Amino acid sequence: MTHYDLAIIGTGSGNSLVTPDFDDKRVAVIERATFGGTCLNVGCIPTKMFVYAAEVAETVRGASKYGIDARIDDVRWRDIRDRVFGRIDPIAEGGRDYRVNGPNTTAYLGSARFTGPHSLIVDVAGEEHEVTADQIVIATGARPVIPEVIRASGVRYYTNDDVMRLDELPASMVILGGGFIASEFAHVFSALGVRVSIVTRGPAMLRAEDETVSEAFTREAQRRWDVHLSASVTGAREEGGEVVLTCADGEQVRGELLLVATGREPVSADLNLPAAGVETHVDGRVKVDAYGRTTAAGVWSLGDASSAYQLKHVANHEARIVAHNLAHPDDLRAFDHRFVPSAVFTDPQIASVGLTEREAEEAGAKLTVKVQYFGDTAYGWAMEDTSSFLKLIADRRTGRLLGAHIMGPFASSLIQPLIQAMSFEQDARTLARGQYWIHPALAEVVENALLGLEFD
Ligand SMILES: Cc1cc2nc3c(=O)[nH]c(=O)nc-3n(C[C@H](O)[C@H](O)[C@H](O)COP(=O)(O)OP(=O)(O)OC[C@H]3O[C@@H](n4cnc5c(N)ncnc54)[C@H](O)[C@@H]3O)c2cc1C
Ligand SMILES: NC(=O)c1ccc[n+]([C@@H]2O[C@H](COP(=O)([O-])OP(=O)(O)OC[C@H]3O[C@@H](n4cnc5c(N)ncnc54)[C@H](O)[C@@H]3O)[C@@H](O)[C@H]2O)c1
Repeated sequence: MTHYDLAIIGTGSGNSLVTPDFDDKRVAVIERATFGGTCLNVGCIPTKMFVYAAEVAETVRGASKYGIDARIDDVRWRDIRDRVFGRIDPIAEGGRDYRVNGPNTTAYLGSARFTGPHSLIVDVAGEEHEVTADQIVIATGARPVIPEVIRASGVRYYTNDDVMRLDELPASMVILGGGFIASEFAHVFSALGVRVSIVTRGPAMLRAEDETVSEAFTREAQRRWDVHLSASVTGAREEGGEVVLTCADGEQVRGELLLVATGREPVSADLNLPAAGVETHVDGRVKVDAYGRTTAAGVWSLGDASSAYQLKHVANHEARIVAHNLAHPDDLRAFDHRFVPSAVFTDPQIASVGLTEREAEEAGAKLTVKVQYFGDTAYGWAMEDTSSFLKLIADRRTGRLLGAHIMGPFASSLIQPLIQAMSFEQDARTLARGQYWIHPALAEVVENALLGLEFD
């Protein structure tokens, strides 16, 4: 048995907990898969590198409307893939080596489970190591949910874990799900020439977004992809080199490859949490308080394992808070989840922060709402944009911004001044008139939306 001051399970955001506060302490870092976790290896970073290549392809395709004739001669999928993983894989390996050889860290490259509130068994290639620690952090992330109908059918399916490493692009692909992952991969693969079908059980794509965005994006998706909404898959089979999904209404949707993107569940069930007295919510998330403490003293959790937000910037924030709290038990800091933004890197890009219009109505606020089209600003003319917009929702009595929702190019960057305004409680009127907005930058979309709000 080896005792540590701190044991961390999971090397995604968990890896960043080893701050200088632990320089003179003994730390165990435990990882059963690729070092660095989801974001680095199979999530945010590789997907956005593929998205960038997809956008280059779409730019070429759309060039003629600006008087530039161009065409795509070839899509070198293996080169695109190898550019991505040629950059990422060495980072994961370097991170692992640093922890294996680090001065005060011991890396266990195996799977951990609790045997008590301060004790773990780590299975490293069949060899069991007993690890005890004063403090333990559960940073085990989330994994894809595979619907039973797919699992039971025995068909070959892909998830975000393996679809980016294909050797060849398929001619066609069926994506099950209509959320973040489905929307991003539909964009990537269709831009690179794959015929994409989407099968989702919801009546619209990206249903958690504000209705105006969800409806507009669903229309765009239907224009580009073969989209099946409100679909209930009752069977799956392989036939003639394709996967065929059967829906409850009898419809059959087929493609050379099936990608499952039906949500991600927290990784908690296989940790033997009851042995430690760590409780979970019904959806499997580890229960934590505002400081990241679980229901067991000395056991903490952060990121996708426990958070209501499966987003890397949230996991990073929670890791910073927990890192502080581990070292400063008498000066605890709380998570700040007031204004959590998100972006979907699909086409068109989507970004949002704060309440949807429906949520703001339900909260009882007296609203002012402005939908500002990119096409009504000078930069929007330059882009020949006809569909992109920013929807702002504010309290007409207080001037406070309640929500911002964007669908269009650069949405994920354009939204940042609005996140800032909400976080620092700036009045929408001050934000509009209390500073210069560069003319004729795309940010004039934000300025004009703010100027279009009406206050009492
Ligand atoms: C395809 C995709 C794209 C995404 N894109 C974005 C994006 O653009 N922006 C964004 O903000 N978010 C994005 N996300 C979400 C983001 O990746 C996650 O929110 C974030 O990575 C979660 O970090 P984490 O540290 O909580 O967990 P993870 O990074 O998943 O780390 C958990 C680690 O724990 C290890 N582990 C689990 N159980 C055990 C055990 N018992 N023993 C040892 N090790 C264990 C796992 O192997 C894993 O390495 C994306 C996710 C996916 C899947
Ligand atoms: N850009 C980003 O920040 C980014 C990108 C990718 C993933 N993520 C994170 O990862 C999480 C997981 O992504 P996701 O797309 O898997 O989940 P999601 O919750 O965004 O979407 C799941 C989709 O699957 C559908 N679905 C669920 N069960 C189904 C079934 N049995 N049959 C058909 N459709 C079904 C749902 O209706 C929904 O459309 C996201 O919620 C997000 O937090 C973030």
